Amino acid sequence: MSKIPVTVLTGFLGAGKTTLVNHILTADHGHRIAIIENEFGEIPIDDALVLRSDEQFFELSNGCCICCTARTDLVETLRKLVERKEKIDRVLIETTGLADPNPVAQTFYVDDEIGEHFALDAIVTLVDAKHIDRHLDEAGPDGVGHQAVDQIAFADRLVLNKVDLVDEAGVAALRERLRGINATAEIITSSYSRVDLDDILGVGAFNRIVHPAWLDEQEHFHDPAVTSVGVELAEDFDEASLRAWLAELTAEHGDDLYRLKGVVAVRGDARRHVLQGIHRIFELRAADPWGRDARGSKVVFIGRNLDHEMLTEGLRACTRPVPAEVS
Ligand SMILES: Nc1nc2c(ncn2[C@@H]2O[C@H](COP(=O)(O)OP(=O)(O)OP(=O)(O)O)[C@@H](O)[C@H]2O)c(=O)[nH]1
Repeated sequence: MSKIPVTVLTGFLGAGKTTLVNHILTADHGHRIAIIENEFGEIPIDDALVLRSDEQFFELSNGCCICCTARTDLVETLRKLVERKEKIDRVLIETTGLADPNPVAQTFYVDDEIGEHFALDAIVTLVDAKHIDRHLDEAGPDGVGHQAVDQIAFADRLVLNKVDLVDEAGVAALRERLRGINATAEIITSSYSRVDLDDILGVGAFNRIVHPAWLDEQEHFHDPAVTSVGVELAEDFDEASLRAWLAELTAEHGDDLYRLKGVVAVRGDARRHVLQGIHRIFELRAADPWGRDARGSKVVFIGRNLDHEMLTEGLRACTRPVPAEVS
């Protein structure tokens, strides 16, 4: 059974999330999308959104199947979606007021029943082209913990919205600035969040590396708050060694490690392995065979206070087997 892809939508206040949801609700896109507004109870949702109904689920004429809120329990809402007879192509979770996608991402990894039916597809962050400079400047020189910086950093895809309010040179400068915070996410632009839905749904970020040129982008990094470290290795990994190191790394540095992505070669296995992580969750999964492509591993870490040498050397050590316990 193929899993239903889930997109997590984030973005700073006023970036255009509601506008995007309304675009999905009204556009003639042919997808059956369930939209979930997820809220972890800290900040009340502004319910200007059309979705007021006694019924939790209802269907619109363009095929959208709406599930308006999952304020208390995302898992419960997803279960109800599974129970419904109508087929759903995609799920979009709008994480209003949420700086950290970890709790949402976790749902798809730690709950077996949910993981059986749904698979995280991508984290999409909307950016307000008119105001983002100000938000980023407000973050101060270290920007640590600042929501606007964080949301850009952990995105798989960035939608630079409101480009109607900025001139061409401004858009180019913003692209550069976004690149400085997130080297791997593809950046698309929009006005009134009118994006081609194929650009934000079905991105497949959790199945593969989205931005193949990520290594070339490394030198663009200049934001002191969030950096990225890219490591390329020709030698195969020892799987047990890699898993053990990643478990330790994510346990110890999970708060600072926003994203971890990679395609890696595992010794004795003809398949490419995909590595994905968000904070303390990581996943290493076999994918398609290398075939004629040269084997080789590329891993990128995105986060705060990243220790380039520790990460590079740590990864390199995982090409050797875990040392046997000396008893
Ligand atoms: N000029 C312009 N205005 C936009 C664009 N996109 C959205 N807006 C306006 O910006 C305001 C905020 O948009 P919303 O979609 O409510 O933003 P949001 O991210 O849902 O905001 P919060 O719910 O506060 O987080 C609204 O008045 C929109 O009409 C755009 O591309 N250009």
